[in-house]
Amino acid sequence: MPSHQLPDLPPPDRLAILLDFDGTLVDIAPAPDKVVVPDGLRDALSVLRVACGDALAVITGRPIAQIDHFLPDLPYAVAGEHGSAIRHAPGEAVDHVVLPELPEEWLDRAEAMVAGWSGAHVERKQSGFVLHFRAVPEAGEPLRAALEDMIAPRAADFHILSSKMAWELRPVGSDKGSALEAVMARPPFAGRVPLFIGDDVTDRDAIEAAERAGGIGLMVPERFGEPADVRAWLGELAARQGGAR
Ligand SMILES: O=P(O)(O)OC[C@H]1O[C@H](O[C@H]2O[C@H](CO)[C@@H](O)[C@H](O)[C@H]2O)[C@H](O)[C@@H](O)[C@@H]1O
Repeated sequence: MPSHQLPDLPPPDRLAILLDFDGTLVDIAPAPDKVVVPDGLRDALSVLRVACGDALAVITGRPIAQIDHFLPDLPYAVAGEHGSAIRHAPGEAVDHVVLPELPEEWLDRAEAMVAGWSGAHVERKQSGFVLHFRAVPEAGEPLRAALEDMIAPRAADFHILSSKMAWELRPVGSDKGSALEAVMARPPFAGRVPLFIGDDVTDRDAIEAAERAGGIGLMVPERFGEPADVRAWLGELAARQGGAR
């Protein structure tokens, strides 16, 4: 979608930019470690962070360490694992939300679930895990059924998030909406108008939180098209600012 059809933004000194990662900033790749970060994206984020007085954050389902790997020193704040881990400023300790503890034996059971499907794999996180089946789509429904059976006795504490060709098992208690609120509560974000961009079901919580805060929430498929369109728009925004970090 051409940028003139996107909403007008407040000036950069009143704006906070909060961005999802996979499917928003970078194209979906065959596996989580295979995503490619174009140089132009790094440059645009760097300029926008300066223009917004450091109020630039990534809110992702990934662990914070992976954002540090793919976007080193770029976002000022990072909320990882759907808001269960938040680093509010560069170099600061990570805040962890207290959540139901994942039963250790569930990881073994998850590994056993994917063992029957060549190409499926488990991505472990601090407070949950993801069953990826992009390489074996027919495993999707059986894996979901197995996960549902496993968590049924703990349905008040755990739920399954639908991701792109993946099921994520998460403890209840944080989401991208709570992450956005927590990030926006602290300087340099506090008092600014949040702009959040995301592409997936789990991003809707952050979109709603941004709108509740008087800000703007944009879904990539509906408002941009593809991550390349988001990158182009961020590039245009950055070009209008001039000057880099
Ligand atoms: O919140 P996000 O930043 O959008 O992260 C969501 C999940 O993204 C990753 O998985 C997805 O992207 C992979 C790379 O393109 C793709 O191979 C996979 O099929 C997708 O489901 C990541 O692995 C997860 O941990 C994130 O929760």
